[in-house]
Amino acid sequence: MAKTGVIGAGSWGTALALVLHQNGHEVTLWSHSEASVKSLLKERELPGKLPGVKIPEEIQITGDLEQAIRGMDMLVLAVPSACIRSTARNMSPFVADGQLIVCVSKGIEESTLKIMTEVIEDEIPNCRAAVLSGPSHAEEVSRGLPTTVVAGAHDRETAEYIQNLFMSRVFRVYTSPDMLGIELGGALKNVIALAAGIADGLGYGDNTKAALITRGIAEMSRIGTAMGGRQETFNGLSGIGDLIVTCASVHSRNRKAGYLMGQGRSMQEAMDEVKMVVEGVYSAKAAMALARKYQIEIPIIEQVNKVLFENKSPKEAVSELMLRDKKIENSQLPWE
Ligand SMILES: NC(=O)C1=CN([C@@H]2O[C@H](COP(=O)(O)OP(=O)(O)OC[C@H]3O[C@@H](n4cnc5c(N)ncnc54)[C@H](OP(=O)(O)O)[C@@H]3O)[C@@H](O)[C@H]2O)C=CC1
Ligand SMILES: O=C(CO)COP(=O)(O)O
Repeated sequence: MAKTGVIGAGSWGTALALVLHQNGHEVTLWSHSEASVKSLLKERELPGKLPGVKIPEEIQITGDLEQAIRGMDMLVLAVPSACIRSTARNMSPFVADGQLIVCVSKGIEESTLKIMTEVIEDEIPNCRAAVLSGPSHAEEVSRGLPTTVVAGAHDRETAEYIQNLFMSRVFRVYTSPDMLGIELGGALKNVIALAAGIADGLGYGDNTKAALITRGIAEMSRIGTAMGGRQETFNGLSGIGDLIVTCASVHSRNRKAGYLMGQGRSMQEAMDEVKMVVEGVYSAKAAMALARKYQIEIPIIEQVNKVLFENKSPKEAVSELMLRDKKIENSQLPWE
């Protein structure tokens, strides 16, 4: 049995706390908000996010960061990506040399274009940062529905340690050395999910969705491999797997926000209505900056940015995508 601390008591942190608890580990769940600590202690439930899912009494709930960190064999960091740096900075004084921090947040820092584990390593240089990602909605994981994810770490022993702690009859964990590819897949798929939601909101069909997923993974792979991620990772759970779930699922926050925009809401109205973190809105700008840096064409992500930040009409954005210059499907398969 391991001692674990989960930093962030939103839907994903809570769902993973349940997985660890069900696997027999000791779990302390930390929330930044006094009000939510009180409510979690009283209700033992996350109202509005995971209704009907009981948080067992054995899971310790705290607002004391030190208590959630000191002496833990593994920390899971599950706050929104925009708060990763500040949260890591606050954690730093309590983190022991070599203490394991598994990041489960999906994003790219807009100001530095760093992935989340790099941000954590900036703020806590003495820690051992790793990642867990894949097609995994909290609503399903918390109800014990079969789910598969991938654990990425700098060394195999760490990845296998994470695999052992999380793996269960309903939660299957693979390992991988490609942390960069895993994290970029998780962050970039959210931007494509906004596009898929917009298409749904406009009343487009399955053909459009399939096109967005297929051309979307091409854009994600182009950015990811230019940065040093592996194509194999984009073909796997944290790439195409996560893209499929987020573009298709009723649970997806990003797809839902896109849907509302396709129906005519502004970005802010859509985010307010979803009520949970819509990471794609933050990753969209970072993806554009990366594309400029590596001189990569990402037409879908570019149009998403225009809809989000330049008030472009979603219909016009789709029409522009359809009327781009004629292309060969795959530049690695040219005519002789
Ligand atoms: N939900 C899911 O199915 C999955 C989510 N993820 C990723 O996990 C991360 C968290 O998402 P999720 O749990 O869904 O988000 P939620 O919106 O459900 O919860 C976010 C949590 O973070 C807290 N929070 C807000 N601001 C801060 C801050 N400044 N410092 C610390 N905590 C803060 C919120 O508290 P409060 O409510 O008080 O504001 C809330 O408890 C995201 O990066 C997401 O992409 C990954 C896989 C699956
Ligand atoms: O990353 C997630 C699921 O893997 C959560 O994001 P969405 O809710 O937008 O799908």
